[in-house]
Amino acid sequence: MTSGKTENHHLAATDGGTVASSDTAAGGYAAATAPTAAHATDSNAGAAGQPPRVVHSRADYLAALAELPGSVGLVMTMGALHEGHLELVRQAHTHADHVVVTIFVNPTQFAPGEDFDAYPRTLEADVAALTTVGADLVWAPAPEDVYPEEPLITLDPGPVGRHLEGASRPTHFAGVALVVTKVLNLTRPQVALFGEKDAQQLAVIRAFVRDLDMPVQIVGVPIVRDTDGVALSSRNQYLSAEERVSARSLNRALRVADEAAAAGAPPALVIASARQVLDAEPGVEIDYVELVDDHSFQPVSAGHPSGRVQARLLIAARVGTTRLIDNAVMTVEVRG
Ligand SMILES: Nc1ncnc2c1ncn2[C@@H]1O[C@H](COP(=O)(O)OP(=O)(O)OP(=O)(O)O)[C@@H](O)[C@H]1O
Ligand SMILES: CC(C)(CO)[C@@H](O)C(=O)[O-]
Ligand code: BAL
Repeated sequence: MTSGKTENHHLAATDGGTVASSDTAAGGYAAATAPTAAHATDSNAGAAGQPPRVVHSRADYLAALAELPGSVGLVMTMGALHEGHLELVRQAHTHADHVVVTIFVNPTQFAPGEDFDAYPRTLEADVAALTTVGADLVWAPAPEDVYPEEPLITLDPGPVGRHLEGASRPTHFAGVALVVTKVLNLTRPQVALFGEKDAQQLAVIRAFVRDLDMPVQIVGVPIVRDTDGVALSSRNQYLSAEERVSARSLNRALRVADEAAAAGAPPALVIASARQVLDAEPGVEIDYVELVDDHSFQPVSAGHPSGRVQARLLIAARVGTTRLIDNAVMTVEVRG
C-alpha cells in the first residue's frame, strides 16, 4: 500500500508523478505489429517489442499457460488499453518471469442498462500496445469460454463491497469476484496486479484472496493520470471535449480535500471541501464522495477512534452521461 505522501504525487497533473498523454494506448501504437496467433518461442518471448501470443478458447489458454515455465504475473483487463493498463504490465514484469494479460468485457459485472454493449472493444490496438511493453500471453475469450455453463454460485463481496460502488451497482462486485476467482483459478499466477483507480475493487479482491486462502499475491498499482490530472480510464473515451474539461474537477476535488486534511480539517469538512469543487462544476453530478479508512474500507465517520487515520477519499460522479470514479489517499485527523 502506498503512503499518503507517495499517492499525493499522483494527484498532481504535472508534478512528475506517473502521467500519460492519452486515454488510449492504441492511438500512439497504430503502426505496431498486428495481433498474431503465432507463438514467439524464442527466449525474447514476452519482451518489449515482441508481440504476445494471443489465444481465445479456454483450451488454448490452458495449453499456452502450460508452456510458460517459471512464475506468472496476471493483469486482468477489459481491454481498450491505455497507459494505466500498460503500467500494470510493466510492474508485472518486475514480479514474475512471465506476464499474462486477459482482455474480457465481463458480462456478469454489468447490470442491465449499463454500458456492456457500448464498452470499447479494440483487440488489435490492444495487442499492438502490449507489444510495446511486452507480454507473453493474451487471453481474449468469448463469454462462453469463461462461462461455459450458467454460473450457479453467487459470491457475496461482504462489507467492503456493499457500500459506494456496491450501493450504486449492487450486482457489480459479485460479478467482479466471480470472474476474478475463475481467472485466478484457471491461470494460477503467483502475482496478480490491479489498479488503485478501482480502489474498492482492489479491496474486495484482497478480502476474497485473504478469506478464501487463495494462493496468489495481490499487488496494487497507483493511479496513472493524464497530463491534465484526469485518471486514465477506458470510459474517458465517452467524454466530449467539453465534458473532458469538466472531468478534471474530480482530481481537483481530491487535491482540495487533501489540502483540507493536511490543514487539520475533520472528516466531514474534508468531504464537504471536495463536494464544493464538484458542485461548482457544470455538467458534473455527484454519485458519492466518501472518506474511508484505507485499511477497513469503512467510512471514517463519527465514532471512529481518534487519531491520525490513513484514509482514502473516493468520488463517483457522472460527467454528462459518463460515470467516472477517482480516489486518493490522505491522512485525516479524527478527534474523539
Ligand atoms: N488510470 C489507471 N491507473 C492504474 N490502474 C488502472 C487505471 N485504469 C485502469 N486501471 C486498472 O486496470 C485494470 C483493468 O481495468 P479496466 O480494463 O476496467 O480499465 P479502466 O480504464 O478502469 O476501465 P473503465 O473505464 O471501465 O473503468 C484494473 O485493475 C484497473 O484498476
Ligand atoms: C478486474 C476486471 C478485469 C474484472 O472484469 C475489471 O473489473 C476491471 O477491468 O477492473
Ligand atoms: N474497472 C472497472 C470495471 C467496471 O466498471 O465494470
